[in-house]
Amino acid sequence: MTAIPSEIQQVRNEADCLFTEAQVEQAIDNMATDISRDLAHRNPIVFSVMNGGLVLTGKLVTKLGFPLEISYLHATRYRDKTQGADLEWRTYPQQPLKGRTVLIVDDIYDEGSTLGAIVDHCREEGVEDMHIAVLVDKQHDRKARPDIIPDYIGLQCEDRYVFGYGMDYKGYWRNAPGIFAVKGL
Ligand SMILES: O=P(O)(O)OC[C@H]1O[C@H](OP(=O)(O)OP(=O)(O)O)[C@H](O)[C@@H]1O
Ligand SMILES: Nc1nc2[nH]cnc2c(=O)[nH]1
Repeated sequence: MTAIPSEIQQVRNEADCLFTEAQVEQAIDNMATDISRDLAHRNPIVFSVMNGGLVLTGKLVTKLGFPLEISYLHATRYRDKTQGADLEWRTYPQQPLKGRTVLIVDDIYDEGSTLGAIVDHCREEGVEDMHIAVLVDKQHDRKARPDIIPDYIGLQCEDRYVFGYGMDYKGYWRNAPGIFAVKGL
């Protein structure tokens, strides 16, 4: 067994809860209602942005009662750190995207470089109709791509480093049932 670093439990214990599980679940319900209204007849591919998009994607798709395909892509720029760096593509979408409707699902829209690169790639691949869903939109004036505005936003959060519902702290606590801000960050 590999020991859990003591910092990991301490961060969870000391974190501020920004949104409870009930509040997040309500936000996801609202997103599903809006997505269903817009995409029910569009035969979309739903792309989970790994790893952070995993929880929201799983929670959302069972609330979408219409035909869709589920897939994933993997782009990362924080890599277990709390500051972003260069974007690394680990897995591009594997299927033809020309003429398709696509729903990109991610946990957080922070500076926006990650979603910017994904949107650019999807456009290059010929996506006809692109939609973006994020659980959290972090409020600050450092957006790298102000041209990108997610179509579906669950919650607005303050400018702090957050974890839970897919979002990690150094690789941990993506499973935390709520949205929490790290003490001091
Ligand atoms: O808006 P940005 O400033 O670009 O940051 C948002 C991205 O950062 C996180 O991914 P991360 O690189 O931490 O990888 P992960 O999904 O594995 O957590 C998150 O899941 C978003 O994809
Ligand atoms: N876990 C986590 N990932 C991020 N990626 C960009 N911002 C954040 C954040 O606040 N928390």
